[in-house]
Amino acid sequence: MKKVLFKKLSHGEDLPLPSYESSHAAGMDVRAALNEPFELKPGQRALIPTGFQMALPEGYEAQIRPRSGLAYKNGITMLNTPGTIDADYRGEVKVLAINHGKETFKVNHGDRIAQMVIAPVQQMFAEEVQELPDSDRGTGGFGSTGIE
Ligand SMILES: O=c1ccn([C@H]2C[C@H](O)[C@@H](COP(=O)(O)OP(=O)(O)OP(=O)(O)O)O2)c(=O)[nH]1
Ligand SMILES: [Mg+2]
Repeated sequence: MKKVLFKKLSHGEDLPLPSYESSHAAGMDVRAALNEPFELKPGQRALIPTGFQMALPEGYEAQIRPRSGLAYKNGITMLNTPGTIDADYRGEVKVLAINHGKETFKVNHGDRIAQMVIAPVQQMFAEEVQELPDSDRGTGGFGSTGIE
């Protein structure tokens, strides 16, 4: 198994590290690290601190994704989903949450506000050409194959 390094910050010192909540979970749940609770009003967005910095192995990214329960019950999602954590990022990981629900949503210290999926990425060289190779699909897109 690959290893990802976490460094806790003072406001997240008492929180557990992000963790998989079931044996084959795809995402590690990530908690809000707050000095005091705050409220996210309908339509409002906020950058929620997690209280940790991390170092991914080269060739990996971490995606900050919504939790479906919070999305379904409270309309809470990530505005930039999936948020991208680069392998060379050493700042505090933050969650860009938005409240699409009708009620104000309270976030408390330690709440599992998002999940983080670590995935391989491949950087590529960009080469400019005059003609692209043919394909079956060609230029058809945006519903060109129908819905049935
Ligand atoms: O949900 C997110 C998204 C990003 N980041 C951090 C880690 C990431 O490596 C960095 C930059 O993210 P991104 O490339 O998406 O933002 P940008 O607007 O392109 O900023 P930059 O110019 O710093 O790359 O911000 C987070 O903490 N949470
Ligand atoms: Mg960027």
